[in-house]
Amino acid sequence: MAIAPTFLRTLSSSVRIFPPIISPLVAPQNSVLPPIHHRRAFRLKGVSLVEKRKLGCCGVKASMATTAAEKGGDKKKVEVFDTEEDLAVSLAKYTADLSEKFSKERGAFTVVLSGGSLIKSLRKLLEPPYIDSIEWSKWHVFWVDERVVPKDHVDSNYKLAYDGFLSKIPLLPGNVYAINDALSAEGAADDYETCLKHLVKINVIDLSAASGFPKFDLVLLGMGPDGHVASLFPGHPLLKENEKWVTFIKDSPKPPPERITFTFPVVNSSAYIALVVAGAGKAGVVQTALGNSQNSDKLPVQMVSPEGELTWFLDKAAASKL
Ligand SMILES: O=C(O)[C@H](O)[C@@H](O)[C@H](O)[C@H](O)COP(=O)(O)O
Repeated sequence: MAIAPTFLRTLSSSVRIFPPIISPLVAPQNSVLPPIHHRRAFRLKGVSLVEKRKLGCCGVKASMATTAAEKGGDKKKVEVFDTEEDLAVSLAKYTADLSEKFSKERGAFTVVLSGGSLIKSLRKLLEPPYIDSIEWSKWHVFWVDERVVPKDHVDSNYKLAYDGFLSKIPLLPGNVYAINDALSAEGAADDYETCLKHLVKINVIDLSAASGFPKFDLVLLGMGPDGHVASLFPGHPLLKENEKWVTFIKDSPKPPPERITFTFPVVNSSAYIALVVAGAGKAGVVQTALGNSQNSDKLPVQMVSPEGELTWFLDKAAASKL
């Protein structure tokens, strides 16, 4: 993998924007999306099914339950797909629609990535029609969390996203905001927060009038089998951080131990959050998060409650205990 060793431009003495990632389009122009399998109606216990919606250009349908969250009156949608393939098709349409909306409204689309299997679930964006129709030049790409390792290290979330997604789309130079991996965890978190502050100042990132924290257009979150999101782990004091935008952890229970992460106030100031969860290994925690059981200590995933809209994208296996 070729990762340019130099930074493209320097915003301040400490803030660096990672190099341009411009590569040729890779998707064949005339390829067709694979056939979509049937899906069955699905009702979540304790959640009224109020809407069935046709999704996508490809005839994808999903059962979707919409419910008002218990507190705050915010909207939470849960979509369950027969297969992860169907989930990926729907996630691509959802992302493309938001890209169009924010590109028109704001002239920019700020997208926050996680690590893990999420990157693979974005693969349909690399195919027609999206590879051709999305205004990639409007995209600004961030990470909700990053492991403090070199960018070409196998553990790097940047490398994962670059290899599987970013290297295959024509983003503009300077619009991919990776951490400064030459710094300590603490230094990298400060550096990233300084970068976000600058981008808020120049109106690339929106600011939430309600919270005073940055308001990203779309945060794409994965979830660990323990219920962690970003690098916010169950029972960790960082769950309570309410001042910093970006912080660091040196004792992550999931290796590697040193990471930086957005804090909950930032995650929850977002306009849209997609929680993308697939596989039977996540069914227990999905049940805890979305079922009727009352757990006294909230899991991190249960603390996700955006200013805007939260949509769960589940495959049948992840939803099997609901
Ligand atoms: O840096 C990380 O460790 C990841 O960002 C992590 O938070 C990931 O998103 C979840 O663990 C879900 O990962 P999977 O989808 O691969 O289970």
